[in-house]
Amino acid sequence: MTASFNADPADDGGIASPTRAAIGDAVRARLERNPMVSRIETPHLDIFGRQDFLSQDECAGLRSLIDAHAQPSTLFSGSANADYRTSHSGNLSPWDPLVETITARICALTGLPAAHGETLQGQRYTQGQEYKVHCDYFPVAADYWQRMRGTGGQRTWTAMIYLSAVDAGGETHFPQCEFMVPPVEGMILIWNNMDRDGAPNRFSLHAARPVERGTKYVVTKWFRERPWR
Ligand SMILES: O=C(O)CCC(=O)C(=O)O
Ligand SMILES: [Fe+2]
Repeated sequence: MTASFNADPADDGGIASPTRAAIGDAVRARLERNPMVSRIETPHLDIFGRQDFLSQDECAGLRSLIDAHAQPSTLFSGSANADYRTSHSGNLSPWDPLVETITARICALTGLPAAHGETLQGQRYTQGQEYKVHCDYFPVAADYWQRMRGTGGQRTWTAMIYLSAVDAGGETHFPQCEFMVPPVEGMILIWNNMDRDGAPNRFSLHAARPVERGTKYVVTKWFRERPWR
């Protein structure tokens, strides 16, 4: 007798998953083979960086797109974000030729399928602006999880590119891992929000520290475990 599979409303995004573990292994192996990519040595998080991923011209082009589209940032929960995510942000058109090129390059670097990637999001932080500690994966207890589950499931890897240097502040801080990354124009940072078993990794908790002097621009691409729709 064959049992029919019914989607479990109690969800699968909050526990270990062979599928998510395999995504983690494949991307990690690919990045470790790339001589241009460096691993940040920290025991509980898979995180990598690559300098000069974008040229100065490409960074300038994306900064202009962000300036043209950015609105006060929202949070996924839809909750008030008056002091939590004070930056401006906006999704960049996937049909813009520069966005297309850069998206393809992120997919080639990570090996992640373009279909799993959410729209590239631009973000700008002026002096004093920040994005307080958060995880990029979805908390399965949140009311929006069932919706996210139906549109591609859990967020696995995050790819973020710094589009400007910042005179002071603006580091990406991973407090559970006790390190932070200062913005370097053109550098991409890539981390797995899941642990080696494919469960949400609390060590991926991070924040964008307040910009003290200068303006910080980034683009972020979040990848889902299944095609995003
Ligand atoms: O701006 C940063 O350094 C971090 C941005 C971030 O956490 C995100 O876009 O999810
Ligand atoms: Fe984040």
